[in-house]
Amino acid sequence: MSLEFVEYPDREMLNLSLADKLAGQLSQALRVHDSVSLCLPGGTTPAPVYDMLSGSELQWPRVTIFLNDERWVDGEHRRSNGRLLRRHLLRDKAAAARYIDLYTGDETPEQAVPALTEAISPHLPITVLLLGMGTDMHTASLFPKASETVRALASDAPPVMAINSVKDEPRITLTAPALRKALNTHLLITGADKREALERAQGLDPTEAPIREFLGDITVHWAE
Ligand SMILES: O=C1O[C@H](COP(=O)(O)O)[C@@H](O)[C@H](O)[C@H]1O
Repeated sequence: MSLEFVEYPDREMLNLSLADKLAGQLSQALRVHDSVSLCLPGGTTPAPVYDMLSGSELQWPRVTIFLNDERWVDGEHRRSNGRLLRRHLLRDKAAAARYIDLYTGDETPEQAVPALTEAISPHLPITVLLLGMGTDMHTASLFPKASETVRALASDAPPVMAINSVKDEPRITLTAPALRKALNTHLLITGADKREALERAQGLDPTEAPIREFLGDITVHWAE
């Protein structure tokens, strides 16, 4: 188990190499499996990676894509992580992928948990996982010191949980056991502030710095 830190000369190089790496690992897995899964972050950072990945030559109908987490807002809302995926990844060649939308339209994320658990469980362990991270060291919707984070980090946590203790809106998230068992794990971060946050996280407990939970076997991709 080791953390590999890859520093790129600029964001363009990072985005190109990371898209290439993700496509390569999916392609390799497709040689030995009928279907594979790709679990991705929302937020603001990954859009250019998704733009590049969407044009990759892959057997996309055999790839099932779902998010790490979703904010409980309509799919056209500017804060919707699904909107980001639809605009930047689920088009061009990748439009042929299977997509499990974490936003079901139910009134609350709790109501969606049973159906999403059933939809996602057959695609575990995740073949290729990309995580993001906020400067507060949250990843997916696992936030520092949030009441639900302790439960979501537990080894017996269900794969999908509703999160209500963060500001802005309720969320739904994959939990630590589902994310931790991924076969290939990457973290995408940019900027000096996130690099410093990652360094800080390495000395903290996962309840204070949830990204810490995933820093065992992971490749971190960083550019200024
Ligand atoms: O809220 C979220 O934030 C993180 C990090 O996003 P970024 O805007 O700093 O790139 C993201 O990974 C997560 O999926 C999202 O829901």
